[in-house]
Amino acid sequence: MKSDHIDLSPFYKFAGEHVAIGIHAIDTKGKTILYNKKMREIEGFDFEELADRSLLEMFRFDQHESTLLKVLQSGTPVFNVKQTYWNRKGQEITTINDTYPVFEERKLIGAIELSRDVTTLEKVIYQPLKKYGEPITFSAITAVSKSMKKVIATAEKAAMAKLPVLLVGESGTGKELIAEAIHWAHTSERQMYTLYCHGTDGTLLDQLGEEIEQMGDGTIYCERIDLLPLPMQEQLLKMAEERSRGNTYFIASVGDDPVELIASHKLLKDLYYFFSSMTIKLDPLRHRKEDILPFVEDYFSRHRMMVGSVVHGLDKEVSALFHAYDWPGNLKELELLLDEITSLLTTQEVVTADMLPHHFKLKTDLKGAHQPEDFIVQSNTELLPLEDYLFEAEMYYLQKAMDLHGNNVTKAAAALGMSRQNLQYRLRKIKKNEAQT
Ligand SMILES: Nc1ncnc2c1ncn2[C@@H]1O[C@H](COP(=O)(O)OP(=O)(O)OP(=O)(O)O)[C@@H](O)[C@H]1O
Repeated sequence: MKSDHIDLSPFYKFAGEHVAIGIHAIDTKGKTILYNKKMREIEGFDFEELADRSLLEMFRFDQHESTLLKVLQSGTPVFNVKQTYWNRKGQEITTINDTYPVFEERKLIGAIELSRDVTTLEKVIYQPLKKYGEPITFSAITAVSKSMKKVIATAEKAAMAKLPVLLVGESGTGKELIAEAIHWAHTSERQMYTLYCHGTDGTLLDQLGEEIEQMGDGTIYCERIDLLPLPMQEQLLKMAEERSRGNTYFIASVGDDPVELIASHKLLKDLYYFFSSMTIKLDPLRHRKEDILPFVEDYFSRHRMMVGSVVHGLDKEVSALFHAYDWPGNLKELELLLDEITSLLTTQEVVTADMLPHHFKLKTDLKGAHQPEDFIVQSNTELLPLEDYLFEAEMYYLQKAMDLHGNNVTKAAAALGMSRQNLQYRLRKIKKNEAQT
C-alpha cells in the first residue's frame, strides 16, 4: 500500500522482519518467499538453510507443517491452530497459527502463515509438574536405567550440599523435574520460582527481581539460561551472585553441552562457572530406552489412581513401536502422547496400535526412512552426487505418497500426476536398490 508521498514498502519490510510474530509466506509453487526473523527463531533454522526452504516444503507432510500447503490448495484461511512440536534445535515450541491464502486481483498468488509463539505462556499455565498436585520427590521419578539412577544419586548429593546446580539435557528429559526434587529435598517451607528464559524480553529480569523480593528466600530455577541473550546472562550472574550470599538457592539448566555453548558464544563462561559446581547430565530418552516402559507403567498407575481408569499397559506391537521410536521430545513427548491416548480411554485395559493418534503412526511408519531434514543441504555436511541425492529424495517422496494413500498405487499415482505403471516401475526400482544395500 502506498501513501500519496512516501513509498511505505521499506517500512513494511522492516516491520515484517522485526515484528514479534513469525511470518512465513510461500508462492503458488510452495517456494518460500518470506521467512522473518521471529519465524527463524521459532522453527530453529539457520540462515543458510533458508535458501533450501522450498525444497523442504516439498517434503513437508507432517500435519503441523502442512497448513500452508493446505491453505494454498483450498484457498480458504485457517485460524487459531495450536501446535506443540520440537523444532530443529530440539526446543519444544507451542505456537498459535493463522494461515491465509493471498490473492491479487482475485488471482491466488500464495499463502502466508502468522505464528504467535506462546511457549512461555503455555508453560506457566500448563505447569506439568504441578499436575499431580503434590511436591516432587526423588522416589516419584522414573529411574530404571543406569544413567537415570546416577542422575538421582548425584541430585540427592547436590540437595544435601546446597551448592548451585547445572542441569544439562535436551528438552523434555526431566531437568525441571529434578530441579523440583532437589528443591523439595532442601526445604518444604520455601518457594521455588522458575525463570523461563525462552522467548524472554528485556523486562524478565526486572520481573524476577520483584518476584524474589516478594517470595523471600527460596529456590530459583533458571530454565535454559543458554536461551538468554548474553547481556541478560551477565545481569542474571550479577543477581545470582548477590542473592546467593543470602538464602536464595540457584539451579539452572542448559539444552546442550555447556563447553560447546561457551565456544559458540551462547553461554557466558562466568555464568557457567557460577552454576557448575554440581553438573548433572540427563541423557536423551533414545539413549536410555529401558526407562520408556517403566515410565508408561508409572503414568498408567497414576492415571488409574486419579481418574479411576483400568488401563494397565501396552500390547506387544505398541511396546515395540515405543521402543523403536527415537523420542526427539523425550519424556515430555511420551507424556503428551500418553495424555492424548488416555483422554480417549473408556474401558480398555491395554493400549493397542489402533488407539495411537494418527500423527504418531505417521512418525513411526517413517522409522528408518528419510526425514525432511535429510534433504536440506548443510554447510557442514558432505555433498552427495546429484544422482544419489535425487534418487534418495524420490524414494522419500514416493514412500510418503504411498503412506498417505494407504499403499494404494492407483491413488498415489493419481496424486503424483503419473501413470500407475510409471509409479510401479519406480517403486520396483527402489525395492531393488534396498535389497542391494
Ligand atoms: N524420569 C521421569 N519420571 C517421571 N516423569 C518424568 C521423568 N522425566 C520427565 N518426566 C516428565 O516429563 C515432562 C517433561 O519433563 P521436564 O519439564 O522436567 O523436562 P525439561 O528437561 O525441563 O524440559 P525443557 O527443557 O523443555 O523445559 C514432565 O511432565 C515430567 O513430569
